[in-house]
Amino acid sequence: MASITAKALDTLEATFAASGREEKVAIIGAGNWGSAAAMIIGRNCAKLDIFDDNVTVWCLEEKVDGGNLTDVINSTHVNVKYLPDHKLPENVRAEPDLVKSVAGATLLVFVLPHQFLARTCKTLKGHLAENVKAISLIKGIDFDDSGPQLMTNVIKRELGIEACALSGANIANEIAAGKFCESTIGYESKETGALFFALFNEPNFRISLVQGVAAPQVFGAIKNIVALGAGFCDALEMGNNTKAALMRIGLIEMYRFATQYFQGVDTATMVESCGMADLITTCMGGRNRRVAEAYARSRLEKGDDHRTWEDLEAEMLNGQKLQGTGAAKEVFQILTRDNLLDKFPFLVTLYRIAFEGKPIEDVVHIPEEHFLPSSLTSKAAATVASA
Ligand SMILES: NC(=O)C1=CN([C@@H]2O[C@H](COP(=O)(O)OP(=O)(O)OC[C@H]3O[C@@H](n4cnc5c(N)ncnc54)[C@H](O)[C@@H]3O)[C@@H](O)[C@H]2O)C=CC1
Ligand SMILES: O=C(CO)COP(=O)(O)O
Repeated sequence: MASITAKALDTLEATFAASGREEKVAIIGAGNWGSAAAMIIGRNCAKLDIFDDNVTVWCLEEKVDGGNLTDVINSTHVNVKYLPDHKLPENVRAEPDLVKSVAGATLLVFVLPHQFLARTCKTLKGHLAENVKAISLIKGIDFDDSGPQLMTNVIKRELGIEACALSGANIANEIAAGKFCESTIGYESKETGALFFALFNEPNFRISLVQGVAAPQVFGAIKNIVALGAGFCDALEMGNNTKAALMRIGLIEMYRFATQYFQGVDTATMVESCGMADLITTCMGGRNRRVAEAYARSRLEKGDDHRTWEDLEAEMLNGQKLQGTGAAKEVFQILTRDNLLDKFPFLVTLYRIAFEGKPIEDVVHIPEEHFLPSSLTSKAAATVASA
């Protein structure tokens, strides 16, 4: 783990001031987190010489109360649909045209529900300035024939640009309210990591830097599945000890999944904000947990007439998106393909409860190997199997 000292940040600013160069920022996505992130970015761009003051945020156009959402944002500085109780800084402007939103931009901040990233990048292809760098704030992973794909790889594949990843215990509404929290930026090149550190770090939004982009992204995607289990646990009113046990077991499978499919994931990153802390906040206060509780309660009360995930997402989230259900399906598919279901019993159980009608109560049917000392690496699974 590393951080940038105030002195190093001053030096970075002085270098930019001397060169007369400024980075121009475009944010791709104006949902709940996109809007809260725009508050931080807007403030830092107005404050630091490294950045052009003006920030553009691409906002998929939609109607609110008969008007265009972008017009409402630009006249009131409030994203009334996705972050209604907070004002965006006045140097942040919403733009409905995706290609226009990146005109002249040198730093791109991708903050979309993960299922929309690849197609959004395809539209941007051929419209970027030279030497653009990106950061992904997205919590999700894609899957193709070669296996799980990091969001940063999707950006690299589609646009040919370097991308960092920011992930952490970051419930957007709490950040918008200015409550203290931490986040983690994973980087490949130190210089780019330093630039994004400057763009995001604030006294109440403290950034730590880690080398490598895989761990923050994989943890961020898989904890959304574990949060479904936290919701099932709450519907069963099982209490805090049970939920803590499910989080611990979920953390182990998050780490296993990350090391199974990606290089350079080390255990230390699990205790960064993007690991354990994000898992905790999502399992206590996130949307995945909340909707999963409602889904499980509906099944417990109504049996076969229960509400669907799609109904509950639309009814409870007003346009915001669940990321855990899609991730649960995608992870299950890849584990099936790779014959690895036995190695991830908890994630598989969560999928089967969510999509195959397995009883909600099975959320606490944990296999023996998860209580053995070496379960982090799943060597325990092998020991049990060969006994
Ligand atoms: N909201 C939160 O507290 C946090 C969210 N995240 C992650 O950030 C990412 C973005 O989340 P939010 O900003 O909360 O979004 P959100 O959940 O509020 O989703 C709504 C956004 O999706 C956009 N959208 C809908 N259909 C689209 C399409 N076809 N193409 C492109 N965009 C479309 C909407 O315009 C809106 O901006 C997700 O991966 C999420 O897991 C990460 C940390 C915190
Ligand atoms: O990622 C989050 C907090 O860090 C938000 O999680 P949810 O999408 O479940 O609200």
